[in-house]
Parts: sequence; structure tokens; C-alpha cells
Amino acid sequence: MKVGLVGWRGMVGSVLMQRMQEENDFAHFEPVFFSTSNAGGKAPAFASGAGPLQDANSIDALKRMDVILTCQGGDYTNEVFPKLREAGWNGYWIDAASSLRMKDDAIIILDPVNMHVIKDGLTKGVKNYVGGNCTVSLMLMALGGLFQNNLVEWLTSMTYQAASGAGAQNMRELIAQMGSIHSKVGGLLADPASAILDIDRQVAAHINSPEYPTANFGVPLGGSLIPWIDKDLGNGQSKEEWKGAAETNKILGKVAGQPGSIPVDGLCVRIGAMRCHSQALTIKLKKDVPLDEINDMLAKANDWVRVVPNQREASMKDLTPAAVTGRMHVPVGRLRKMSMGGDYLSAFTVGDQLLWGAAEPLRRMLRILIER
Ligand SMILES: NC(=O)C1=CN([C@@H]2O[C@H](COP(=O)(O)OP(=O)(O)OC[C@H]3O[C@@H](n4cnc5c(N)ncnc54)[C@H](OP(=O)(O)O)[C@@H]3O)[C@@H](O)[C@H]2O)C=CC1
Ligand SMILES: N[C@@H](CC(=O)OP(=O)(O)O)C(=O)O
Repeated sequence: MKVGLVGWRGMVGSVLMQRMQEENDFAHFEPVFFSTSNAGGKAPAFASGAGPLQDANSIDALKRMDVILTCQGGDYTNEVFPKLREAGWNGYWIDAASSLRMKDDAIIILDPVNMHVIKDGLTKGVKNYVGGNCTVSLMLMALGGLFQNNLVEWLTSMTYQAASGAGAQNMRELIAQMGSIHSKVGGLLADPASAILDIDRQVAAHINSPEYPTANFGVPLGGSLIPWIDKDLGNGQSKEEWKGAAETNKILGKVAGQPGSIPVDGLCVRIGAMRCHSQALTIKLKKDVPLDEINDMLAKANDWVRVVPNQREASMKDLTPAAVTGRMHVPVGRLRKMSMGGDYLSAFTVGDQLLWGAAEPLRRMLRILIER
């Protein structure tokens, strides 16, 4: 099987390549590396034997692939995908970008949660498989057990999303912002006798000054937060918030707003974490199920979810971006029945948005195709 890899040196692509090496994926297909900027250049060193980089904008070169896996981004997909299909290419398209997610002829892939939807799509001849929004995928990995047991009447998700979701330049900017705060008040900080309100005054003035590096986020993130992610839909909702219902339901084989669908809504916020998205969830259950049964269902749902006991020490140690960054497991904790009643469940979850939130579902889809 010839697999064309596009976007492999970007941030999502690099995480994907790392995971594919760890899982020995390259032993199972013939990789062909593409580039939008360096056609003819050398394939990456880890892919010994792969030929020179192919032109990612050449429909002729792309047409020779059985599968194309792209992390190049939505603009690339919008530009190349329609031309490729118009040219009669009938291969499998696996994509990290959101462009095709809601199309009728595309399936959103998250196999630990929706293998049945993926298998059904393959049987019906669907050729387009798209990774879900990171926040949605991570929420479903954490709460899979509740969905499997048809227990969710509705849910709200209040998010704490990392800088990585906005891209590599934004991660760099967050660090630059943190460093610039420190360099501004480093002298005062080193003096134990300095007044904290003097330090605070200088920090506040600095993060609101033109000196503070905000070219990518547009506003301060370090020392602050940004209560809006993605486009403004004009109805008070951000596009990131809209994806909650639209994508959750599509992943589960339902259609948001239609009978049988699950209402999902919330508020998406960017915070100064590097690459882990966190979410505080309020879940309205269809019935009052005892907490120990809920813990059990959640823990059994897939191999990556980890139920963290709802205790102070465990929550502070295991349920944070710092503890989860770069790791495959998806902890869920702070589980308790809320004061509104036994059918209201509170939860908090954290996940690496570049792993299960972006790269992992793609490589697993490729293995599903290879192993068919
Ligand atoms: N960031 C995220 O959290 C998520 C992103 N996605 C999707 O994945 C897409 C790609 O995102 P992301 O990986 O963050 O994008 P990047 O900007 O890191 O990479 C995209 C492309 O930029 C080119 N590029 C130019 N300069 C560099 C450089 N210095 N280092 C590496 N690559 C460079 C590469 O293309 P070339 O080699 O052809 O020059 C690369 O494939 C997004 O547009 C989005 O659709 C999906 C889920 C989450
Ligand atoms: N929007 C997400 C990242 C992302 O790329 O999402 P999507 O794949 O839905 O465009 C974030 O900013 O955290």
C-alpha cells in the first residue's frame, strides 16, 4: 500500500511521525513523503529507503497513492482535495484539518469510541476519514463509558485549552510572554523585601503595554486568559463551542439537533498551558446511577482513560496539564454528584491535544485500513 504523507514536518505531523515510529507503523506500508515547499528534497532520516520528497501540490503525484494522510492544514485540504477527487482519484483520504469533517461523505475518526461508525463507513465505501476537534475527541475519550451506556441526556463543557491548539508560533509566544514578565520584574522578585503589590503593578503595566509580545494571540495569554477560540459565529457562540455538539454527535453516528442527538454546549477558553486541553464538565444523566458504577463504566471504556479518585492530593498530582503532557492516557476525575440532584454529575478531564487530540486517531485509521 502506497501512503502519501503530507504535513509530516509540522507540529501535528511531527507528533504523528513520532507515534508512527513508536508503533512500527512504517513496516506495514510504503511511505511517500510530500512537501509544499521542498519537492525533490530528502525524505526524513527515520524513513530509510523512502525516495525524494514529492510535490504536495501535484495532483499527478498524489494520484499514485492508495492513501493520503495529511496534517498540512485546512487551506491545503480545500485547495487540493477537490481537484484530486475531480481527477478521478478514489483512494482513502485521512486528514487532521477540520475542512471536511461535517461533509456527508466523511467520517470523524476516534476508533476507541466509534469503531462501529468507522467500520460501517468502510463497508459502505466511504473514502474520507477526518480527525475530530481536539477538545471533542478528548472529552469523548474521557467520558466514553457514559456514552456507551447511553447515560448522557446533555452535557456542558467549560474548557481550558492549551496554546498548542492555536499552533506552533503561539506556543513560542506563550513562552516569550512568560519570559518577558520575568525579565521585567526579576530584580524585584529576587529581593525578598520587595513589596508584592509593586511587583504586581509592574507586571500589570507590562502585560498591557505594546512591549508585551502578542503578535500571534493578539492579546496577552501569559498572566491572563482568552475567553474565545476560533471564529465568531455571530450568534454569541464561538466556532470551537459549536463543534461540541456538531462533532460529538457525528462521531457517535448522530446528527446534532435531530431526534436522538445529545445536546452539548459550553464555553471555550484559552489558558497558558502548553499542549494539554482540560475541561470541566457538567453531565445530566438519564438516571441516577451510583458513583461507583459510574467510575467503573468510565474506567472500562477504553485502554487510555484513567479514573482519578476525587481527592485533593490525587487531583492535584494526576489531573493537570503538567502531569499529562506528552502522555497517551486521558485522566478523568473530580467525579461527584452535584447539589442539583443524583442525576447531575460533575467531572474534570485533561488530555494531550497533540496525541489523542490530533495525531493518534490518524495513525490508528491508517492501521485500520492496512489491517482490513
Ligand atoms: N495545532 C493543533 O492543535 C491541531 C491542528 N490540526 C490541523 O493540523 C494542521 C497543521 O497544524 P500544525 O501542525 O500546527 O501546523 P504547522 O504550521 O506546524 O505545520 C504545517 C506545515 O507548515 C510547513 N512549515 C513551514 N515552516 C515550517 C517549520 N519551520 N517547521 C515545520 N513546518 C513548517 C510544513 O509544510 P511543508 O513541509 O510542506 O513546507 C508543515 O507541514 C492545522 O492547520 C489543523 O488543520 C488539527 C488538530 C489540532
Ligand atoms: N481549535 C483547536 C485546535 C484545532 O486545530 O481545532 P480544529 O482541528 O477543530 O480546527 C484549539 O484551538 O485548541
